[in-house]
Amino acid sequence: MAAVLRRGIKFISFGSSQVFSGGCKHGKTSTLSSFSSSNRNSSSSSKIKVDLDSSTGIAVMKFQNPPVNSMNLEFLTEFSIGLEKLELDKSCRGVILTSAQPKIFSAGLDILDMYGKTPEHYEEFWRAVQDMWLKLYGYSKITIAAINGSSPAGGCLVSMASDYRIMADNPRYRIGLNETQLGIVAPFWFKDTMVNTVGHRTTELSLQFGLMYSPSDALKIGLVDQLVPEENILSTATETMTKWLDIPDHAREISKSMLRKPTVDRLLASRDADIKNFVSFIAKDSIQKSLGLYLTMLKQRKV
Ligand SMILES: CC/C=C\C/C=C\C/C=C\C=C\CC(=O)SCCNC(=O)CCNC(=O)[C@H](O)C(C)(C)COP(=O)(O)OP(=O)(O)OC[C@H]1O[C@@H](n2cnc3c(N)ncnc32)[C@H](O)[C@@H]1OP(=O)(O)O
Repeated sequence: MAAVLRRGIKFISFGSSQVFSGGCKHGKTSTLSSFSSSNRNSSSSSKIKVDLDSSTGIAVMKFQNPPVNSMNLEFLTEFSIGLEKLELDKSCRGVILTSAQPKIFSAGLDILDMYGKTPEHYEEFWRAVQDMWLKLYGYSKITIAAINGSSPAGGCLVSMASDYRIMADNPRYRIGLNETQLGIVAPFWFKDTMVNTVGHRTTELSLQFGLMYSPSDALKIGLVDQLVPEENILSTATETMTKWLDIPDHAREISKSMLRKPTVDRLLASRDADIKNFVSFIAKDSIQKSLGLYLTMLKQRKV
């Protein structure tokens, strides 16, 4: 995160309507806002819109990086900083992640950030990917992914790193870690996240084939927790969040940390080696050729 902050991207402002914020029973936070008639604080960085309702403690982060919410360096940086800001904000207790783009939750990492660039760029990019995952997977507050469209690779990672996944029940949508289809390899912490979500055997098949699942198949293997009609996705996510908010924060948070910290620690212990691995892997001629071919196929709508 320090690296993210050092990059000097400007902070998102949530406005100044919150004048008192204090803890109450069960670790819940109450917020009084006497100067503002509204309890909503909105902010829109260029790629993510954040809407925090301090009367409920629920924030919605809406990805808005057209056309497909691909996660480039700027998006990843804004995402990490936005999460950090909400984590520090006592009036926020849970975050819903969703997309402003029709039909797409996120197309995953921006392939153009991994193609034809310098080793220095790859290094900076991969550190930003790590920062985002470390922040989200180890997040102290509740996160619910409202997956309102397709969610390949990095998009699936973001979904799996959330505490609960609700997907729009549209048979045209797909979710999964499809890296091998691009000729690349999901790093160990993508793999760990999937193993923790769907188990070892399903991950073996998923990763090797680069499987993309329909919503109903994703539900069957436990990759998502619930399917809902598309138009209900945000209201369902909000209702679900309300149930999670009934649990005392400190107890939920310690339980989450107990389950996830070993996985987070594995990457923390080897961040530099992981970056070095990524840079040497992605810069290989054969890998660049594979990515070039995949990009051409994408442009020709053959993927
Ligand atoms: C030993 C190991 C050591 C270290 C680890 C090494 C390597 C690990 C490396 C990386 C891990 C990467 C994880 C990733 O996230 S890779 C990204 C994978 N993503 C995909 O495969 C998604 C591809 N996209 C699609 O399938 C579709 O675009 C779609 C379903 C998301 C949307 O379909 P649509 O029909 O609605 O839209 P399109 O016309 O296809 O796309 C519009 C536009 O956007 C461009 N685009 C799509 N996805 C991406 C992307 N991920 N990055 C960059 N650009 C993307 C697409 O080309 C179109 O562009 P044009 O309009 O034609 O210019």
